[in-house]
Amino acid sequence: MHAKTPQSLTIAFIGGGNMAEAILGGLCHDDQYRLVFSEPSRDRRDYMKQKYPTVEGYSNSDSMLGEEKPQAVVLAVKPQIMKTVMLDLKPLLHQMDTIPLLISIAAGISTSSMQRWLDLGDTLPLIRLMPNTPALIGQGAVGCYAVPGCVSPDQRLLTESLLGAVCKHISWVDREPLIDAVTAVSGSGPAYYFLIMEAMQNAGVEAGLSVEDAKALTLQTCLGAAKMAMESEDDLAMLRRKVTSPKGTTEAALKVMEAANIRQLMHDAVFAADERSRELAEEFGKE
Ligand SMILES: NC(=O)C1=CN([C@@H]2O[C@H](COP(=O)(O)OP(=O)(O)OC[C@H]3O[C@@H](n4cnc5c(N)ncnc54)[C@H](OP(=O)(O)O)[C@@H]3O)[C@@H](O)[C@H]2O)C=CC1
Ligand SMILES: O=C(O)[C@@H]1CCC=N1
Repeated sequence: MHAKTPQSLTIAFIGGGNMAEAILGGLCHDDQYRLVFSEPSRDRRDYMKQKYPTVEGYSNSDSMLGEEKPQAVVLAVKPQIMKTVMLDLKPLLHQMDTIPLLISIAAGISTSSMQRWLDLGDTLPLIRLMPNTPALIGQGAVGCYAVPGCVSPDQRLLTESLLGAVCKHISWVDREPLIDAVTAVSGSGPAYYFLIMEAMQNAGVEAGLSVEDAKALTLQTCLGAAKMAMESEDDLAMLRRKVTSPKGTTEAALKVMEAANIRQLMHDAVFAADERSRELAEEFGKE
């Protein structure tokens, strides 16, 4: 059982999958939070309870209506089942004296769909977040959107405090469609870099390096470049120019990338993710 402090805040997670684990894992050592989650898979519940002994696993109704009512509920299920989960939660929320802050991390699903499914009026305190998997190691980046006029300053602070445990960067956006752009850049973004690093590692091996060396050189280069870009006063274009000696090796490589129109490729990839996020809203947010 969790060693509750007098000022404990109860945070309920609906869904105990990858992203819920990332956030729970970052928060579980902070005893200002009592953390509960609901999750249909017994194996997953057992895994979570074993790995995070202070976290309590319940059914949806026990998470919401237990003795300690949650101050915030993190909705961490797939977009495909968000409507079903909302309709499950609706009667529970309607029984509560105070509606907790609802925080959805589902890609695509709009706040208006959630408001419609829950039927609790248009003052529902609702935040959409788009984190990313580096949150699992405390290195996440996250975009947040709060429904205007419905989320108190304290609820924003609570959200930032929860995210601060797992994310290094938090951006608030003031228009909901921008969450689709956040999804396309940083939500899906880790996968773009994993693909690039995989290709770079393979090319290094083809050029004669051992797998271990190619991997270590690739990963440290990616990490070093990102850290340098964060710490430097130079912008990205200047940092690139500083690596690129006239008629040198970098110039030869960059010419190949520009000839393959890598800028257009990245543009198209990000816009495909942005569009897919909006399609998810259409596919799973209707009715
Ligand atoms: N993965 C990523 O990089 C990111 C994901 N997201 C968003 O986060 C959300 C969760 O993604 P992710 O963690 O990867 O997905 P997971 O599938 O790992 O987690 C979702 C969990 O919810 C459980 N679940 C299913 N139905 C219910 C229910 N009725 N009540 C409670 N729990 C339920 C699932 O159980 P079971 O498997 O048994 O069905 C599963 O364990 C998605 O909406 C996604 O768009 C956001 C940012 C990044
Ligand atoms: O691929 C997806 O749909 C989710 C949202 C962002 C990252 N993973």
